[in-house]
Amino acid sequence: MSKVYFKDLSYIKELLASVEHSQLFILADENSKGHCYPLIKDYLEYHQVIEISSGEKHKTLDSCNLIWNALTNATADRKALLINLGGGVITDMGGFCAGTYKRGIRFINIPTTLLSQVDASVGAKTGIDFNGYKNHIGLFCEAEAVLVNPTFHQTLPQEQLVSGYAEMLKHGLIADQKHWQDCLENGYGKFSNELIQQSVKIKEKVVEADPTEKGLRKILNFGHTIGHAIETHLLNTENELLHGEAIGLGMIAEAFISRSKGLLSDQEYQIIIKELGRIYNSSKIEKASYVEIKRLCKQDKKNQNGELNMSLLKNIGQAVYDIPVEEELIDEALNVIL
Ligand SMILES: NC(=O)c1ccc[n+]([C@@H]2O[C@H](COP(=O)([O-])OP(=O)(O)OC[C@H]3O[C@@H](n4cnc5c(N)ncnc54)[C@H](O)[C@@H]3O)[C@@H](O)[C@H]2O)c1
Ligand SMILES: O=C(O)C(=O)C[C@@H](O)[C@H](O)[C@H](O)COP(=O)(O)O
Ligand SMILES: [Zn+2]
Repeated sequence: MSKVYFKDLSYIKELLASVEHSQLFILADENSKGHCYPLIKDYLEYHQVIEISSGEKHKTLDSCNLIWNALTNATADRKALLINLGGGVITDMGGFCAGTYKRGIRFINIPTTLLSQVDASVGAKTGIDFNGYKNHIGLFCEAEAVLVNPTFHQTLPQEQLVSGYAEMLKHGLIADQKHWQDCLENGYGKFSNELIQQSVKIKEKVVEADPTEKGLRKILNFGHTIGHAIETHLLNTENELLHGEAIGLGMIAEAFISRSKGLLSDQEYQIIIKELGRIYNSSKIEKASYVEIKRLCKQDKKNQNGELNMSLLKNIGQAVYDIPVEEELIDEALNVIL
C-alpha cells in the first residue's frame, strides 16, 4: 500500500526524484490552487497545472473529461506523473483519472484538507459520482506516495475541520476506543500531526488487511450507508452538507440501528449520540425525504442480492459488517437525527 509521509513540504523534491517521470502535472481546484499551490510551487520542476472547479458537485465525468483532455492536449505519455493537490474530491477524482488515462499513469497525493489527510488520500479508493450516486464509478488504484502536512489547515474554514473530524471519530468508533477518547479530548479547533497520524494508522491497518473491501474493510464504511444517502439527497440544495457532516449524521443513525439490532449497549449508544449529536446536529431532512433516502441506500456498494447490508458497532472501538438491515429500521433511525 502507498506509503504515507508526515514530512515537511520540501520532501516533495525527494518524492519526485524517487518516481521516474516524463512530465509533471498538478491537479487542483481554485481553492487548493490559491492557498496550497504557492506553498509547494518552489519545490516543483517544470509542470502544468490542471484546474477544476471545487466541490462535490464537480466530482463528475465532466470534470474527468477536462482532466483527460488536459493530459491529452499536453501529449502526456504513460510516464507522466500527476500530483493531486487538494481535498478528497481532488484525490478521489485525480486518482481515478490517472488510473484510467492510457490505462494508468502514476500519481502522488498531497491532501490539503483534514478529511483527505486522515481518510480520502489513503487506501486507494478512487472514483467519481455518477447519476447522483456517490463514488459509483471508480477503481482501487494506489498512489505512489501520500504527503501529509498540517500547514495546509491554516487556510481551511472551520467547517472543513469539523467535517474531517467526523472521519477521525469514525476511526475511533470502529477500531480504537483510545483514539475516540483522544479525539474527544482534542476537540476540533486544532489538530496535531500526532493525532492525524493515529487516525491514518487505524485506516492503514484495516486497508492492509483487506485492500479491496472483500470483508473487514467494510467497517471503514460505518455511517456511510445513511450518510452517503443524506449527502446525495441534499447535494445542490440550500441545505447541502459536507461529506463529514453527512457522515456524522449517518453515524448517529447507524449507532441507533446498532443498538436496535442488539449489538451495541444502550449505555454506549447514549455516549455516542451525546458526543456526535453535539457537533452534527444541523439536519434539514424532512419526513417526505425518507423514501428518497431509502432509495439511495439501496445503491450502496455493501448490499448484496437485493439485501441492505450495513457496517455497525458492537462497542466503542469495535465494528461488525455485512449486517442485514430492514427498511423500517432506517425510518426509525432517521427520526433520531431529525
Ligand atoms: N477515497 C476515500 O477513501 C475517501 C474517504 C473519505 C472521503 N472521500 C471523499 O472525499 C470527498 C470529501 O473530501 P473533502 O472533505 O476534502 O472535500 P473537498 O475536496 O471538496 O474539499 C473541501 C473544500 O476545501 C477546499 N480546500 C481544500 N484545501 C484547502 C485549504 N488548504 N485551504 C482552504 N480551502 C481548501 C476545497 O477547494 C473545497 O472547497 C468526498 O467526495 C468523499 O466522498 C473519499
Ligand atoms: O476507505 C474506505 O473503505 C471507506 O469506506 C472510507 C470512507 O470514509 C469514504 O467515504 C469512502 O469513499 C466510501 O467509499 P464507498 O465505497 O462507500 O464509496
Ligand atoms: Zn467517508
